[in-house]
Amino acid sequence: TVITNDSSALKTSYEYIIVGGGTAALAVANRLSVDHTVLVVERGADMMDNELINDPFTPFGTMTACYLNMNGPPQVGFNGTRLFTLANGACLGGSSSINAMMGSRPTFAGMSAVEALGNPGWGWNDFLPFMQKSETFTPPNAAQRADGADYIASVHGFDGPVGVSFATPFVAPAMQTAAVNTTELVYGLSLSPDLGTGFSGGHVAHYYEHIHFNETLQADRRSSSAWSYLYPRTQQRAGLTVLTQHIVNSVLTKAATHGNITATGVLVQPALGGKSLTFKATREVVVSAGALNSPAVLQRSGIGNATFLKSLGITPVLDLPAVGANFQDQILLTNVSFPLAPSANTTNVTAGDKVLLGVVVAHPTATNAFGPNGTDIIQAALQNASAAFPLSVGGILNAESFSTQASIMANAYRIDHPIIELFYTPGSEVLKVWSQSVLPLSRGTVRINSTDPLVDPTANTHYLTVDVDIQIAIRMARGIAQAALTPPFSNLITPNALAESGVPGPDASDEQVRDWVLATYTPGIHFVGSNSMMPKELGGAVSPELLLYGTTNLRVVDASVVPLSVFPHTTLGIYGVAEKAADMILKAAVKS
Ligand SMILES: Cc1cc2nc3c(=O)[nH]c(=O)nc-3n(C[C@H](O)[C@H](O)[C@H](O)COP(=O)(O)OP(=O)(O)OC[C@H]3O[C@@H](n4cnc5c(N)ncnc54)[C@H](O)[C@@H]3O)c2cc1C
Repeated sequence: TVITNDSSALKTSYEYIIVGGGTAALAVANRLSVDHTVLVVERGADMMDNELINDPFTPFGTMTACYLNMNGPPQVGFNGTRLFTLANGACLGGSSSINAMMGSRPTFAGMSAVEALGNPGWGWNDFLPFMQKSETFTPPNAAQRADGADYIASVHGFDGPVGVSFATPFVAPAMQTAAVNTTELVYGLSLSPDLGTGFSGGHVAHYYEHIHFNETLQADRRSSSAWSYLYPRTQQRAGLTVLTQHIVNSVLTKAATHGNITATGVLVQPALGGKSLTFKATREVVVSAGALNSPAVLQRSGIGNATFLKSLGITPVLDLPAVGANFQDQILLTNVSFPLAPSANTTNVTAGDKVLLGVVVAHPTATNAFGPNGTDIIQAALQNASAAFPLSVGGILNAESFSTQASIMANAYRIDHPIIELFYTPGSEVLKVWSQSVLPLSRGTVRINSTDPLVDPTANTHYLTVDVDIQIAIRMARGIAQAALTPPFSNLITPNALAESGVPGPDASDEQVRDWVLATYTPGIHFVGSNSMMPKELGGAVSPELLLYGTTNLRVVDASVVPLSVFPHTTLGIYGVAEKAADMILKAAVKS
């Protein structure tokens, strides 16, 4: 494999060109380059030896040159608006090089929902083998098992590139046991031996992470996409060239038959300055710049809402309004720390210097969260949700798309889809209990503001703009409060911890909890949907083969194609998407 930021010695033509060198991109590149020539163009740098990236105990918030914060537009808040920056990774490995490494998978109910939306071949049974193909799972060792970790071998992969394991040491084991026991009481859940089986059914589990054990260093290391699919000696490919620090301005296209277009290459701009250059693709172009940036690349290429493109002076080559619509993100309630009770100040309860997020995770269903009529309550809320706002801002292209998505989500909850996630993180002097929404119905847009590829697009999530999302967020906050008050976990924090944290207590009204939610929520950073895989009539941008509608050879393969936010955390699911995409691309190559 050639990895370089110098374009001068490169060929000008490749069979496949991949836009972006992130999570999905490097997985696709790895598989295609076994038998084909592939060029990956990544705007960020190669940060292979950066220990802030590679050390798994420095996740989430670790500032390196790979950590890119985009300014987001104002979002709904308490008595006004809130401003957020939207984080994403910008070096080889993309967001997998900076994420928190929490390794969750979608569920059977979630993938059934994706399939029901009009995507044959994307149900759980079809999808699981691709998640397994990407993975080398390391079973818990004897000490980790004694502390509660477990697994079910039949759902895992054992010879794929991505390392998935429980961290060593098994951080704060006594806190983990207390968290499991408390969560069982709060939500009526039971401990699942493995959170990746596809069945939620309401479970609490010890979290595994994207971590592998490095034999040479005798230490755990982050399994970023780059350290999984690109750098290891076993993954070297003579056909693969990776050009870093170069930004893809646009995909070059020409007219094809039946009004379609064909991608012929890419127009690239050196990030460090210099003349633009072009590369030719003889088979396909795969856009994999992530949910925040793939729509931007396409829009600069003249692919998107034609009226909007003309308003920026861009000549449309394909009128596809779904590019940049149906954009979604979950929300997080993370502004919560509970001071440690003095008696609990032991290394079995605290993290010491091992910072790791979310070591215990709970996925209650609607029934667990809202009581015996939970699924009916949520179904009614979803059915009554108004499409007016998402329609008016362009987040949804037609009312039928909104009602179809809402009713498919209701059905997923009726099976057993998790409605929220609650997770526990030990600090050195505090314990954190955070919560995350899973399947939001609010919809937003990603739109460029300029034809300059150095100007970030406006990614507007429109968080919490549909009422059902607020109702679920209120329940998230109440779950955090209950956890803080329920033994044995409550015994680990000070008696006044809940009051001091600012989280509304059990006596607070729904109005008060809502106000707190609006004042404190933050982005979930699991952006999906901005080039959704759905039928075109429902506002879809790509087909189940991930081909952009109206094109003969232009695919999108990254988080932007995921049409519903069914991955509680995105990465392991995205590897499954990438593996499935590579399989489809290679099959198409054999036919052609
Ligand atoms: C801070 C943070 C914490 C997270 N925590 C978790 C977690 O704990 N667990 C989990 O499962 N998920 C987590 N996620 C989410 C997960 O990492 C992402 O959803 C996933 O990695 C996205 O993969 P992707 O392939 O769609 O895009 P990315 O991995 O973001 O890749 C896109 C790549 O394209 C490049 N690019 C963009 N535009 C251009 C252009 N014009 N030209 C060339 N290159 C371009 C970018 O630099 C980037 O490298 C987190 C994300 C963040 C940001």
